[in-house]
Amino acid sequence: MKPVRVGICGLGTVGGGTFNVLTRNADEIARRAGRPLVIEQVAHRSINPACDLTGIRTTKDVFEVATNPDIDVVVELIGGYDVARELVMMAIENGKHVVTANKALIAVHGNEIFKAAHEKGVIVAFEAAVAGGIPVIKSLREGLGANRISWVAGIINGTGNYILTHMRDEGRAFEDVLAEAQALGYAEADPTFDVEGIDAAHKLTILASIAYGVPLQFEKAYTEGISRVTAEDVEQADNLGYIIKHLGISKRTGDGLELRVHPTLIPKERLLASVHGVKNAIAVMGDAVGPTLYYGAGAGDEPTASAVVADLLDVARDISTEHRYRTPYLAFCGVTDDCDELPIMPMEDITTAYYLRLLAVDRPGVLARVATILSEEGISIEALIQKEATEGELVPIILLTHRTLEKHMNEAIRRIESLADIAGSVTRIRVESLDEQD
Ligand SMILES: NC(=O)C1=CN([C@@H]2O[C@H](COP(=O)(O)OP(=O)(O)OC[C@H]3O[C@@H](n4cnc5c(N)ncnc54)[C@H](O)[C@@H]3O)[C@@H](O)[C@H]2O)C=CC1
Ligand SMILES: N[C@@H](CC=O)C(=O)O
Ligand code: NA
Repeated sequence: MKPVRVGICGLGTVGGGTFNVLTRNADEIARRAGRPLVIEQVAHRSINPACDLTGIRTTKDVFEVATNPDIDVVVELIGGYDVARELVMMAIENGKHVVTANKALIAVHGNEIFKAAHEKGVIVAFEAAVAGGIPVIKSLREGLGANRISWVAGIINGTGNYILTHMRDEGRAFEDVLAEAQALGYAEADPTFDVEGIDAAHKLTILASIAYGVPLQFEKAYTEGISRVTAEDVEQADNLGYIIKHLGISKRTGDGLELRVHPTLIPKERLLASVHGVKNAIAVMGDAVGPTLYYGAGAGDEPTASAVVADLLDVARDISTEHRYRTPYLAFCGVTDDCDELPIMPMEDITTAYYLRLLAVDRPGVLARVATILSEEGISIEALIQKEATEGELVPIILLTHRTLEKHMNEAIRRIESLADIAGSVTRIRVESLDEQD
């Protein structure tokens, strides 16, 4: 069979890993694909010492790969929104299939990219874009194709989970662990994408589209990162039987879809609570299958390359199949025509439980005033910890509430913060039981 000719654009962490996995496992991959996958050209700006490019045609210009008539598949591993978008659109225009690990690109420009690819009859594959090496896109899109999905919740940023894990287990400083994650190649070019939840929101946007058949709507995702999680909150969560994880959550409700990314208290006994370091895990609830969980490395050179190369294998197998019989980009047929119009719910309309931490002046009646506000807003308290205060000090009060509407909690927090007995702002962390019945 004719070889599939691959052009790799970008030879950094993932590009280097992809080059090496494709080269090292070439025979095995060819047996699986039924034809060889040959690296025809590599576009790179700087040398990657881990890659031996002897005998490979190279260029500094990624657009040369997109127009090269000897290339069947363009692998976009340069990252970012603008040049990557231009590169992918040019590759599609030139009739090339595309494999990318770029979640920012898919979450923000995916609707346009898939439309163009559909019109040209080419494949755009992006397994590496969500949870690195975990084959979660394929599982959700194909493996769970029989199910009506009710929720998806996961740890989908390796850098963030790496930071939370090492801060908690080793008491290390945020900046120190972030620098280590960057050195290991886990972080985005702009690491604020990791720590402020933007990367996780890109990934959740993609998962929700596949799970529910809605268009990609990154701009409607609620995004909160881990930069304000304190050691005190980690300890208090532990006292209450919880662990703090940064989760992407999307639920189907009677009013639409929740699409939110934020630090979350989860019960210690849940499987997601045991996912540490750079590992990711995504729980998916389907009506037929029940709960399922997908676990593995969420970032890193060869773990991510594993997903890129798996996509290349799919391209090699599907290249001769007529376009309309291929697996659809986002699980549902067509490009926009078959999309569901389920609205993304505004954050104030979501329902969840809450962990609150407030600092109060140690005066009689303060707790009663806080409890009255919560009760007036229809919020009931599940647990309460009030620490001993030393003379003249502020006393921390920790509250766990039952589920309530976010807008009611917003109002309660506004009123609590205006009490003369309360110092500073109230810390609020959402709590999810991740119950199989939810
Ligand atoms: N690092 C990881 O663990 C994961 C990364 N990704 C995604 O994979 C993509 C690549 O990420 P990394 O490999 O980590 O980044 P990186 O920064 O290590 O590599 C990107 C490479 O592309 C090169 N590059 C950028 N613009 C270029 C241009 N115009 N022409 C030629 N070369 C150019 C850079 O010089 C660099 O060597 C990103 O979209 C990222 O979000 C996805 C999953 C995991
Ligand atoms: N920066 C990302 C890389 C993988 O998607 C992460 O840390 O998860
Ligand atoms: Na993946």
